[in-house]
Amino acid sequence: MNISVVGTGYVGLVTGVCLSEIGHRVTCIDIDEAKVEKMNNGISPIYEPGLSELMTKNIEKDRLFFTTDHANGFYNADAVYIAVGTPEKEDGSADMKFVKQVAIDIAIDVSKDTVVVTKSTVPVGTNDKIKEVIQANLVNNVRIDVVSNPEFLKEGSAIEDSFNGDRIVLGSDSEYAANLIEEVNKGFGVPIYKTDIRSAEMIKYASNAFLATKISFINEIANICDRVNANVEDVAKGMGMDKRIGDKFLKAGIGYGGSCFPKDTKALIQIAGNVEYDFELLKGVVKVNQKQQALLLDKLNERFDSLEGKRIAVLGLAFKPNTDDMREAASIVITNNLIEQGAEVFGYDPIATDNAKTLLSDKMVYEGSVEAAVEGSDATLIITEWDEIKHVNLEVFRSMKYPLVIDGRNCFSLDKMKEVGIEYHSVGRPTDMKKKDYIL
Ligand SMILES: NC(=O)C1=CN([C@@H]2O[C@H](COP(=O)(O)OP(=O)(O)OC[C@H]3O[C@@H](n4cnc5c(N)ncnc54)[C@H](O)[C@@H]3O)[C@@H](O)[C@H]2O)C=CC1
Ligand SMILES: O=C(O)[C@H]1O[C@H](OP(=O)(O)OP(=O)(O)OC[C@H]2O[C@@H](n3ccc(=O)[nH]c3=O)[C@H](O)[C@@H]2O)[C@H](O)[C@@H](O)[C@@H]1O
Repeated sequence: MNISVVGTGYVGLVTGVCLSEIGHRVTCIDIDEAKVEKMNNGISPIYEPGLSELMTKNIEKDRLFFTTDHANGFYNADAVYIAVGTPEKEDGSADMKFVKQVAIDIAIDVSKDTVVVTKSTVPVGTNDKIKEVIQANLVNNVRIDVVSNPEFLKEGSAIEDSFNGDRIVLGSDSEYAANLIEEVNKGFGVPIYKTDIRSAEMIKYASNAFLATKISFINEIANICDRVNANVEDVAKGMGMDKRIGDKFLKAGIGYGGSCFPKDTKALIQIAGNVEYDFELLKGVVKVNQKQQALLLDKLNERFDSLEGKRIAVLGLAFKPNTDDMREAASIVITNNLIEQGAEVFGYDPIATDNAKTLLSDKMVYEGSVEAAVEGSDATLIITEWDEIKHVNLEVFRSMKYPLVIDGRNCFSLDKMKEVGIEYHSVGRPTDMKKKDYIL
């Protein structure tokens, strides 16, 4: 089929590339000229494992195209996918300005009957509004149907998730449209769940909110484990063996970041608030997460009287491994605070440094390796569990002024750190090391 995808961010580009991989002829549209130029030259504007290869392959097969021109991009499209951003507004609600603009673009430039498919995460009721805006501005006499098709991919494994997802959700009030988009998706071989539009929109928010709740829950348990000498990893494993609980998303750490959990939890609180419902549980989840992002700072401040002039190494800046995405990364809160306290901060990330430079303080110093960041520092903080960081030779910490590692992602075994003689603090895993055990 002929498909247009509007927006080529993490979701739009991955969607476009994967739809072309299963045989569709896909045109991706973006208003960002620099991005489109890059993609036309076969270069992915984002870091996502496997994406570049699949992109090049389908460009060469003549079934993947990029343009800034909406009319050209929509030409002959059986379906137009909306995959633009829905960022957080100041009050926490989702900003629909990009989605609304795309609805107007569609109304003006679509020239044949089209099914509009919303991939962007949008508040309940938005797809009905999208249809209204398109109908109200429609230039040509064509039929428009809408399908809510929320996206569940994770950054860092987006391609893998697209081909091996647990479900594809399609919400529509048009049987014809739902069937057409079901047909479009058949090639993924992923179970398809069809429902009404509003339930599909809610499935997306409810899923993200539930996953965020699991994370805040295990982080609260970790904080208690710290105080009662239990090990949260063993606790999570024991809990996860119960199939009703499941073993995923029970990794304690310094909270969730990224472009979605923080904004989608707040948006759902707003969605509930708009119908006079106080979503108390989710408010707690958000509050716990804010507290958790500051955990390493609390541990560091307990350890030093003052951070003035201290050299602190920060390993990992992205919000999670295998992505260059820095949106809502814990590193933002942590490095800003360290710098405010007068510390000199030396950061290292294998991939996200360029994006970090646009978001973090000008006072940050960026190093090209773990070794360079750590050498001569008073403390090392671990923020992102990149494989390269998890598998670093522990001897590297001996090049610090004093080997103190505060790990927000539980990267190392307590026994190993003890064996090497490193003062090691992690999350929810108390250590029995005494001062004499450390290398001084
Ligand atoms: N990033 C993720 O992992 C996931 C994101 N989502 C949701 O998907 C949506 C998109 O998210 P991202 O891909 O992260 O966004 P993004 O911010 O990375 O990309 C959005 C793209 O849309 C383009 N754009 C904006 N207005 C446009 C217009 N009128 N015409 C053409 N292009 C336009 C922008 O230039 C940008 O390249 C959001 O609603 C998000 O909540 C859902 C699941 C996963
Ligand atoms: O709507 C979205 O944008 C996406 O949001 C998340 O995907 P993503 O944000 O890419 O990454 P996750 O792997 O879910 O991690 C999110 C955050 O939670 C943290 N996390 C995750 C899992 C865990 O057990 N513990 C934990 O602290 C990660 O470090 C990261 O900061 C969801 O997992 C996707 O299903 C969803 O499509």
